[in-house]
Amino acid sequence: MTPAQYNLLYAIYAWTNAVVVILAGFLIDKLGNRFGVFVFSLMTVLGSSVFALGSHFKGSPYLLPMMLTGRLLFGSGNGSLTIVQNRITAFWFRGKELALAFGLTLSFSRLGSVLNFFFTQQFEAKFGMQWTLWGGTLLCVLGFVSALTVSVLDKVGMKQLGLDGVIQQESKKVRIQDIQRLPLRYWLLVLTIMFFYNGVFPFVADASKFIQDKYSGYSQQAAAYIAGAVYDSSLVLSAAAGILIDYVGLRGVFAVGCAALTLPVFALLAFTFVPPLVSTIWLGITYSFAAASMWPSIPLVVPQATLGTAMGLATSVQMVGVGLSNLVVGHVLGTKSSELKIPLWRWQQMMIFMLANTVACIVASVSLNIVDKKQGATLNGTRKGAALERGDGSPAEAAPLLRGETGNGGS
Ligand SMILES: NCCCC[C@H](NC(=O)[C@@H](N)CCCCN)C(=O)O
Repeated sequence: MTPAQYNLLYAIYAWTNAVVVILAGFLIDKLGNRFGVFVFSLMTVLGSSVFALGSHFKGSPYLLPMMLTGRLLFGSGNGSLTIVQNRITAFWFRGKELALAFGLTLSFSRLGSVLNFFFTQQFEAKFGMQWTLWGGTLLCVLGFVSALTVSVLDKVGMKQLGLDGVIQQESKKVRIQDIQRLPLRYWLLVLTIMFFYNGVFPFVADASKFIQDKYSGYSQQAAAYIAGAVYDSSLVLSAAAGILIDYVGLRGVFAVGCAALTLPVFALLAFTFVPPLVSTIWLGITYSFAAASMWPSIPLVVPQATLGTAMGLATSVQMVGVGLSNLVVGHVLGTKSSELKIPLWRWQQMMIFMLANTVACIVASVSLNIVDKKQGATLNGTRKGAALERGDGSPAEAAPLLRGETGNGGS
């Protein structure tokens, strides 16, 4: 397989993710969590199976089409499954440990990446590529079984609360035009998220090469470890960040703070020779707090009935933003071959682009705080205030199931 074909396997995953999540979010709102959990986790199993099967056609013209089909199915299933996961989490933890629950899902997803980083290569060396890919399929089957278990628990819980019928009634009313009714605070959150991730993901993708090109004495492996510190920090910190945010609230303030504290990270990388580990750990800290404050804010400003659509749309905008940011970075770095050393002035321009995105994130998040203040400070409310507002704190009371029931008018 050529490098271009290999990269296509990644690109098709990202593109399908960006497109499919909007439709998936809407379908989940319309047809329910159980439909989403079953269909999308089954798609990950099918996708990974087709991908693994494709590896048996090495040297034949079927290899690439099969692997691309596998990635397409897997990408559609996996991205959409995250939306159901968020929707279920938001329902059961709204007004309680919402940021902790989101933080924990993030930590587990990072744990998966870290385990993959440490073990997959060794597994492949011992058992070969085909068994490794079928091993991946087995993990997807385990995911499918877990998803079905969650689905049953969700159903039983809903029945116990007597909410099954109410949710079905609300689902019937959901229309794609509801996107127009998503409040201003939602769109400002989406912009805040997009600009923040525009700096993080493209930086992490290129960080290892940047470290080798700019700083002396780092082997390829050492540089990869240092770049990985962003996600390692997030693995350790995301849950703790969630606990703190659930306790103090102030989600909007955290969003501004994380963006502002990310400025020095890119400034250090652009204009100084301070060891890069300082910057990657620092970025890991701001990233953990940003993710644990920004994503769980979405359920607080949109009704539960349209949460799938809202989450899908936010994820799509974020992915498109990151994709465009990747293109700009590629253009700025002007890479012809990954072997060549990229001149430092080009790396500096890339960091300035990251700084520009971070400044845009600050502007979006400050606007978010201003609008939030005018509309009842839902995002910046403290836990004590929220508890007083919602009474006993049951999911039934905490979830604004009806449209437009999102604080002060919801816009
Ligand atoms: N959906 C709410 C939590 C999102 C966490 C966030 N995930 C993403 O940004 C995904 N769209 C893409 C993940 C790709 C990971 N390399 C995150 O911080 O990971």
